[in-house]
Amino acid sequence: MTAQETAQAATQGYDWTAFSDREALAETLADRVAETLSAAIERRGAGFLAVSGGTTPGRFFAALSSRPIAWDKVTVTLVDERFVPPSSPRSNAALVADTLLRNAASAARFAPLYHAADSAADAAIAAEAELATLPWPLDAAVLGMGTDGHTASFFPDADTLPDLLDPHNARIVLPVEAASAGEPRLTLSMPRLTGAGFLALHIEGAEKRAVFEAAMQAAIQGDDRKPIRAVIEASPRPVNVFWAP
Ligand SMILES: O=C1O[C@H](COP(=O)(O)O)[C@@H](O)[C@H](O)[C@H]1O
Repeated sequence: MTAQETAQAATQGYDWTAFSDREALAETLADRVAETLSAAIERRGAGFLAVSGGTTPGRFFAALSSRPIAWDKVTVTLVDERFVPPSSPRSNAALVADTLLRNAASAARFAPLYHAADSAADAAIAAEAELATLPWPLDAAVLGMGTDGHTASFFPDADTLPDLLDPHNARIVLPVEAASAGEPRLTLSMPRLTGAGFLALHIEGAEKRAVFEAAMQAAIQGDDRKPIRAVIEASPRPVNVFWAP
């Protein structure tokens, strides 16, 4: 039995679960996502998953990759992507290919956000056309968070932050220009993420716990909110926060 604490914080729109260690978190999150995808396949013949990149999800991806579900009926896409080709060490698609789409999960279909184009805006239009054909809504989406409170590629200093945080944005994929992002980005839109049947936030370490708690407790409204708080508040159901020290 994993030593974990679960705090119901429905008033703040999230369920907090703290794990004793990162391996226990990875195994439990992999079980939840696998169960969610299997139920979707049973219900509608398909499973649809969006995952984040960065440095946090590696253990989770490794655990999920071996879960014995009907991966040939699953489509995997990205919550967000750096505007770089898969050959780049910055590519979230490369991380997913190397750590998630192997073992049993190698049978899944992958739908990238990155497309070779003159700009992230042009790439977003290309991605929009491909992703429009996928079996929306997402059955599961797993968010990460930076220490600046960004999630997906909703960066606090993004040029178009109001559009990125718009819970009614009609787009599927949006380009992002933000000085702090390192490079132009591509991100799923707010309603596509909050429309997921199972929406999780996977964060690790004391610093990110403090950033999350401060974001949720801050006495501010509107676009001064940290983006992670905007997502929590836009979600029609409590976001499942998975944290380990
Ligand atoms: O740039 C990104 O940052 C976030 C957080 O990454 P982490 O390395 O702190 O886990 C990530 O969720 C997102 O997918 C990525 O593009």
